[in-house]
Amino acid sequence: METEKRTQTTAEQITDRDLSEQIKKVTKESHVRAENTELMLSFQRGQVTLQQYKIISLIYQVLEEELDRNSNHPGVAPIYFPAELARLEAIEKDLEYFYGQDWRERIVVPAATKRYCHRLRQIGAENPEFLVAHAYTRYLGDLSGGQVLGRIAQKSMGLKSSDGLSFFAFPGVSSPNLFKQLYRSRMNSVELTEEERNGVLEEAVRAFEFNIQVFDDLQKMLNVTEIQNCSTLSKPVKMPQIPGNMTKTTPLLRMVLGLFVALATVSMGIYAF
Ligand code: HEM
Repeated sequence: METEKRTQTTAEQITDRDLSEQIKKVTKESHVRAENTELMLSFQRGQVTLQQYKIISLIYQVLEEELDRNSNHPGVAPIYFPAELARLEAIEKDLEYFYGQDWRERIVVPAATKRYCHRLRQIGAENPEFLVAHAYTRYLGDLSGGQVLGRIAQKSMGLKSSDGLSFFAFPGVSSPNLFKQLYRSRMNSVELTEEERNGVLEEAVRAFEFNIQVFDDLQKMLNVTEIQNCSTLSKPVKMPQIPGNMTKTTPLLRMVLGLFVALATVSMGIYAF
């Protein structure tokens, strides 16, 4: 692709002053913490529910709506790649494949997810130049290792086609590495005042923090579900009420989601080095 070719030169010119380097540096510690959340570790063991996948879809819905709404903003336009990166349709396609068209009907939104979505709406309205921090956090993470994991998922689940694996596929990106270079060079081309730049860096740390909180919230739900399902408990345990549908999970989806998390984990590992 023409745009990807251009990145080869720009990638070599990256300096310490570049936003892409600064953002990676300030979020390095958060990345390691996110990677080591219980949920991320559980994901790798395949303990992920439909509810969790739906929550991920909510986050992408809000992020992508705000990017679309601000696509002409000078802080957003250079990093606006809906054809290459948008995930919402892909996630919805997977959910529909595994659960049918009525998957939307049963959804509980935990507090941390609401806070994350609220923040995305807020900066979309007040500081669209901060959206780059959130887009970076999700999309560059997704692009790190996703295709490999998609292939592993397909093999492990014996899927004959790519049905159910849309989340892992970026059909508009022929080379994730080159695309990441392009994305970084676009991030570096955004003109920011010193104050705005600091704001973006703070927002990136916040973006990781929101993700960690969402994972922790989900993990708490998962723990409650596990305890409620445990037939060996000798006496009732007082637990927050959760809807029955939250316990619904299928081995297939657990596998997909486990791999989704594994992807994140593997990238984190590489990232840490
Ligand atoms: C199981 C957990 C995870 C693993 C194994 C993992 C693994 C990786 C790997 C291998 C990379 C590539 C590093 C490089 O190219 O230098 C990466 C990059 C990245 N990951 Fe993760 N990751 C995990 C979770 C996450 C999470 C939860 C987020 C965000 C909330 C995230 C955000 C990112 C971002 C933004 C990058 C791009 C860094 C950059 O090049 O600036 N990762 N990750």
